[in-house]
Amino acid sequence: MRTRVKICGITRLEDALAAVDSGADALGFVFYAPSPRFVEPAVAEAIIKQLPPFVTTVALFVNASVDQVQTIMAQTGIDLLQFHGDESPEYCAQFDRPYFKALRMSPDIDVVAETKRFSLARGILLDAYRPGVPGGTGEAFDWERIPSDIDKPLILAGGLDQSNVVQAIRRVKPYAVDVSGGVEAAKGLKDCEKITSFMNEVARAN
Ligand SMILES: O=C(O)c1ccccc1NCC(=O)[C@H](O)[C@H](O)COP(=O)(O)O
Repeated sequence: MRTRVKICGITRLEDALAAVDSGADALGFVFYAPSPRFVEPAVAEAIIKQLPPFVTTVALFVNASVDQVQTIMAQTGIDLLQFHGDESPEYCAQFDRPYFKALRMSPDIDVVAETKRFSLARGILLDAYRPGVPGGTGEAFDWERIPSDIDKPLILAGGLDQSNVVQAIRRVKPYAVDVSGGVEAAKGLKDCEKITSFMNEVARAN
């Protein structure tokens, strides 16, 4: 099966269209205010309205209030929710939208047990762990730590770029890969050439 691609941290229409033109399957919009990739909901709404069909849009939250999630869902019509903080299964499952849960690969995490906890999640995203930084670290983690018996679609994230994504796909065989920093000119500003190179490498691995 073809490895799908989510390009995260979209803040500009030109970057969204470049990602779509290059074949990205999903676009991520970060609604976590301290992130340099934070995008105002109104900007995300305007971008989403101008996307062609068959592109999945993802709203990314870190321990957001219920009201914030519901307000952004209503305003943007986003397709999927990504919870990247310490959210509980009950919190994640309360919204009228499918979600996937991000797990950061801390030294003591039990990925299989955590995956079972989020039984209603559409997928599990595994990301690098840096204390105090919820995501977008630009760092890869040891892919050997990924259990072979995860019973949900696996989205691999953390420090991916054109130089390591083929190795990542061949080693991990994830349902999808997720990239942010590896296709940027600066935080929050994507680089079209890096996007194209990354997608070409993914195609080479598929
Ligand atoms: O991207 C961010 O700035 C961010 C901030 C806080 C929580 C999550 C964040 N990003 C989540 C993602 O899905 C990123 O794509 C993922 O962490 C990988 O980022 P990178 O290592 O830069 O490719």
